[in-house]
Order: sequence, then C-alpha cells, then structure tokens
Amino acid sequence: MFLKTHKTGGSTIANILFRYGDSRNLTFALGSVAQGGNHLGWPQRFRLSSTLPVYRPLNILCSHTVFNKKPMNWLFPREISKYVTIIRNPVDNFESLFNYYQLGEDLGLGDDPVVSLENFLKRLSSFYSKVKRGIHARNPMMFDLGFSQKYFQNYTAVTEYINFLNKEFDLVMIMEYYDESLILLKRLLCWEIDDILHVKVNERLDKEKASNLSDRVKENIKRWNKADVLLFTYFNATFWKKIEMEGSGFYEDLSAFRKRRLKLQQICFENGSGAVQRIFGRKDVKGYSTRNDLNSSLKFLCNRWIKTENSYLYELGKKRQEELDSDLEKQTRIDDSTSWDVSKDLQYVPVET
Ligand SMILES: Nc1ncnc2c1ncn2[C@@H]1O[C@H](COP(=O)(O)OS(=O)(=O)O)[C@@H](OP(=O)(O)O)[C@H]1O
Repeated sequence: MFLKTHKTGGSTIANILFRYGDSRNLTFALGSVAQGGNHLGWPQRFRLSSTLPVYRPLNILCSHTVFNKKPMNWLFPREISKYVTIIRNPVDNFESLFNYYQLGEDLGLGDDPVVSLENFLKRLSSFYSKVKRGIHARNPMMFDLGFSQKYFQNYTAVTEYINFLNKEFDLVMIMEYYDESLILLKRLLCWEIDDILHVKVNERLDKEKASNLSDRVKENIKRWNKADVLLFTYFNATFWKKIEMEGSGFYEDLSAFRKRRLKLQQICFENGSGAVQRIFGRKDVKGYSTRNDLNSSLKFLCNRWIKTENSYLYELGKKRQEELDSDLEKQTRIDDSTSWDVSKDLQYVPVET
C-alpha cells in the first residue's frame, strides 16, 4: 500500500509500481473514472467504496487518497502487506503544490510564482478559507496521511499522530534522498534492482517554479505548515537510522542501482532534449524523447518508463472492466437457477395420488 502524498515525487514511484504490477498481472486499487481515475475518494478519507469493484484480493494501491487505517488494513492486511509513503522538505513541497495547482491565480494573486506565494503568506487567514482547493493549502502531507485539519495547531495531537504513523508505516521515504529511498523500498519488498529503475516524472517546467525564495518566505512557509515540518523532521531522522541498520550492503546496492539506471537512461532517451510532456488537460511538465534507433522491445520498455499516470490508469481500468464483465458473466452462469439438469439424484418426483 503506497500512500501517495501530493507533490512529493509520488508519480515516479507510482510509475515503478504500475510497471511492476502490470507485468505480473497484479490487481490494483483503481478509482472511478468519474473522479479522474487517479483519486481514491480524495479529499475524503479512504473507504472501501473508494475503489472500483473487484472479486479478488488487491495487491497494490498507489493513487491519491487520504490514509484511513481501518478500511486500508482490511484490504491490505498488516501481516501480509507493506505500508509505505513518501514525504518532502515542507518548504519545497508547499512551493511545488502552491504553484502547480495555481492557488495564487485562484485567489486573484496573479500568476507570478514568487509574488503570488509571498502575498498569500502575508494574509494567510483571510485567504485560506477562500482557496477552492483549500485542503491543499496547509500541511498537505499530514492531511493526505489522514490527520484532521481541526488539530493542525495542536502540538500534542500532531506529535501523537506522527508516533501513530510511525507504527502504521513500514517505510517513509524522503524525496530529497530518492535513490536511498528506493533501495530501502527494494529491500523491504525483496525486489531486484531492475524493479526500481526509473526516470523522474512530473517535474514542473522551470517557468512555473519559484526559485530563490527569500529566507523570510521560507520561514513563513515553515510557520504556516508546522505539522508538516514536525512530520518531516521526525521521519528524516528515522530514515537515516533505518539506513544505518541496513549495513554496508546498502551502499553496494545504491552504487549498482545508479550505474544500471544511468546505462538504461542512455539507451532509452536523448540527452537534454528539452521535451515537454502533456499530463492532462493543458498541463505540461518536463518530458523525455526516446531515441530513434531503438528496436521494438526496447521502445516498448523505454516508453513504459515515461507513460503518464493517467494513461496507465486508463489502461488498467479498461483491463479491469473487461475482467469484471467476464467475472459477472461467470457468476450469472453459476447463479442460473433454472439449470437443474446437471444431475438427477434430487430430481423432483411428485407423490402419486
Ligand atoms: N526521482 C525524483 N527525484 C526527485 N524529485 C522527483 C523525482 N520524481 C519526481 N520528483 C519531483 O516530485 C514532484 C512531483 O511530485 P508528484 O509526482 O508526487 O506530484 S503529484 O501530486 O502526483 O502531482 C516534482 O517536483 P516539482 O518539479 O518541484 O513540482 C518532481 O520534480
């Protein structure tokens, strides 16, 4: 169960999980197409009804949702499942989220990534309630991890919830240490290095980024998102303790992984092509150009690395629908209550009068 928090590098992990699960015919928790397919009830807490129906146990959940222990533990029993998530430095996370979702524009603060963010932080309380996607606009990571907004300003509640998360999750990855995070994931899931190969996806275009934020703005982002700061500080510390416990084999894996990834990236993609990828509607992010000289199997492999979340979900949804249709067909056949002719032992023989 991968709890995909917003703007933390989760789409890259989801792409890894899609490729892993799809090639092994595993079953994903899929959202309804009406919700865009990539949300499992978000911003509501996860419920059993948040996923499309399925007649077999689920193997992977990797779409946006809000953590909810009971239904999740039911679908992914703790004894046989791994619970993982990823977080990011709250300053960069908030900047990414604010500008990606154009919250400044929503509020009439203009489309300049730096100025609109500065102005938002100046008059927070009056703006917060007005943001259409207000859910995003404070402690977005703690929100996705299921912490109630009511307690955002309660230190005891925040720290207790972080302790609770520490018990619920087997691994909390850190975006700033992406490679190290993936090696921990590989080891936790007993995977091979090839299973975690990837390219960075969903990176904003440079013009949408607010680079060089002043120290004052950074400090205000931290003060506004105190619960996320506490979350990040706590799991950043446990992350390095985890790595220490892995021993020296961890760094051997890390170096082998980096070499292999570089090699495959060189095989698959043109260097610095400046390509742009459309991910939905009119939203573009940085993309990749696959090399022209690839044979068909390599082309297939390389294109899967950069396949967007939405097209993966669309394909998986279609596959699921076909399975459901055939499962339903089988059930209808079993339930056909007029088919009494398969055996005659209990055949109806009326009493003679
Ligand atoms: N491998 C790797 N290493 C470092 N950083 C990475 C990686 N993959 C994704 N990213 C950065 O993650 C940001 C996108 O996060 P998400 O995919 O979670 O966004 S979303 O909520 O699903 O829209 C986005 O950050 P910003 O560009 O700052 O917005 C990506 O650049």
